[in-house]
Amino acid sequence: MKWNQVSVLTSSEAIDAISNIMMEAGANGVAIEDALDLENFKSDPYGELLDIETIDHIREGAEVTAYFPETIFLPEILPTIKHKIAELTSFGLDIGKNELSLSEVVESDWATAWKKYYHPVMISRYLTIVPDWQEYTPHSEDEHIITLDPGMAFGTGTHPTTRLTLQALEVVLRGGETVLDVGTGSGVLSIASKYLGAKEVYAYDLDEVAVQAAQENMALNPVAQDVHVAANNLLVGIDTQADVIVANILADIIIELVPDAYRNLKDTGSFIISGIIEDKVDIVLEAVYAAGFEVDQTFKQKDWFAFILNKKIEE
Ligand SMILES: C[S@@+](CC[C@H](N)C(=O)[O-])C[C@H]1O[C@@H](n2cnc3c(N)ncnc32)[C@H](O)[C@@H]1O
Repeated sequence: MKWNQVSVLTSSEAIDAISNIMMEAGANGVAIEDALDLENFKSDPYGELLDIETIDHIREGAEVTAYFPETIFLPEILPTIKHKIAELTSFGLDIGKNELSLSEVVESDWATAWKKYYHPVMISRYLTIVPDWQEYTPHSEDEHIITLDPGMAFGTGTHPTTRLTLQALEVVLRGGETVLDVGTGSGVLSIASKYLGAKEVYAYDLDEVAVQAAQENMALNPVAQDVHVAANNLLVGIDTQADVIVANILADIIIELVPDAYRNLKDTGSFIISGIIEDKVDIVLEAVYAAGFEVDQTFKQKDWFAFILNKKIEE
């Protein structure tokens, strides 16, 4: 699997803010090199192990490197990232050189580096996502704990698109439904669906790494043991009558999915779509109206939109 690496040369004081911006934009993790730490390291007896050449460019300040799965379309999110970093100066933060560079990397040892930035996320009164390696005590009996180790798959729960989708699932699920989770990533939406009362859940992803991560996460959550996880391209070749179809994928891929979602959805069912950046709302809505859907509810967080759609049934 390939990853897109986005690095920003900045100042030490902007590290946390820039890391947050990257995680909110969908990074699976960030790695940080801070000249202040390196100074300490160089005076460390083991400092000789460090290849000083490689850190020459961060002799001053710091470098935040974020890793995005190749399924995230960077041209769509980079303008927002740049804008948000530039905005930090208005909060009085020194953003240093603010030089941004891109490259492609292959899966490597960064895989676990991001874990220290991943903490429990309270999605709502009913759903909290807790990293597998953290202790957490629920605040009430209503609070369901989704235990996750997303590994290299998308779906830590921290991304606005995942949050919006979870909120939409809370609205439509009443208990006893059949759910199709298209582009399951870490499996977070399937696990939440089971907690919210779904009877049968089918989770699909094109990416084998995600399929494996989702299977492992089902095993971490007893409620989701019977979720059927499989590799599949969207709903191609699937023939199920579902009460709920949920897809948190890029806008252009959602448009491809729409006809098969219509075919697999009961007349009374709900189709939840998320992952839609503001600029793409119009083309997605055009495609869903053309297929025979209407919008029931709209959800928005920052620049991201999600919709609950119903079939438009003529009286
Ligand atoms: C934005 S992530 C969403 C993950 C998770 N469902 C969530 O809400 O956090 C989108 C997922 O869709 C998967 N995906 C992309 N194209 C796909 C396709 N054609 N068929 C199935 N899955 C696909 C990606 O591998 C990725 O895991």
